[in-house]
Amino acid sequence: MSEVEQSAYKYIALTGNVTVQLVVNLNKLHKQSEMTEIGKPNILITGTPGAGKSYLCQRLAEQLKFTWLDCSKIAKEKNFIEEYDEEYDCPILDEDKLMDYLEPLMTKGGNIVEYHGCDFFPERWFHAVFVVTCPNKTLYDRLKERNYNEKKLTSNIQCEIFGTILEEARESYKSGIVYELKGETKADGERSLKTVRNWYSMWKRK
Ligand SMILES: Nc1ncnc2c1ncn2[C@@H]1O[C@H](COP(=O)(O)OP(=O)(O)O)[C@@H](O)[C@H]1O
Repeated sequence: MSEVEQSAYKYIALTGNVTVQLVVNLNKLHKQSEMTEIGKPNILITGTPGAGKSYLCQRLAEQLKFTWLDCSKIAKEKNFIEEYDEEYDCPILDEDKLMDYLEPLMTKGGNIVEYHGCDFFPERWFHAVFVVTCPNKTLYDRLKERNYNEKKLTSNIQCEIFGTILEEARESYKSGIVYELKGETKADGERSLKTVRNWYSMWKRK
């Protein structure tokens, strides 16, 4: 607490002055929003591939006027790739390069970050973490449509069965900021959008 705040609190204790209390509270709020330069939070949308992250991110970015940062897409475009995993037919992310690229953007706030993992991001970046989940049957059909090879398909389905990403999110972030969203049907999608919009409204009122 700063010296000014200390003396303000002493003054409140002595006089019970409500106006000063209000000014102190507003000051605190201002400090919270200084975490990001433009006063918007950063949101992480994670989950198994195919669960419905992009579906949600695209709509959220439009509705909330946030910037959608799809990490897999960025990594491909900027070549933040360490090597290629032939067995699983997928590129291996260079996490450090991605972090360096994202850091200044995260400082500005107002980002929706999408990635199928979440344990390597700095915890301080995110004000909320939403994990999109999807029943195995639907997920299987979606991944089959993407022509995933058998090994990649099986490992992703297992990841969903064991709730790996949800567990990873709960282990990496404070439990109060981690939420699960369903990504199977359009109705799920609408509910999930509403949940995030409501979260954002609450955050703004804090
Ligand atoms: N809530 C939903 N309702 C209906 N279809 C969905 C929903 N979420 C995703 N899909 C569909 O499932 C497929 C995979 O979704 P996508 O958002 O690309 O997954 P991810 O980004 O998690 O890999 C897409 O064809 C998408 O249109």
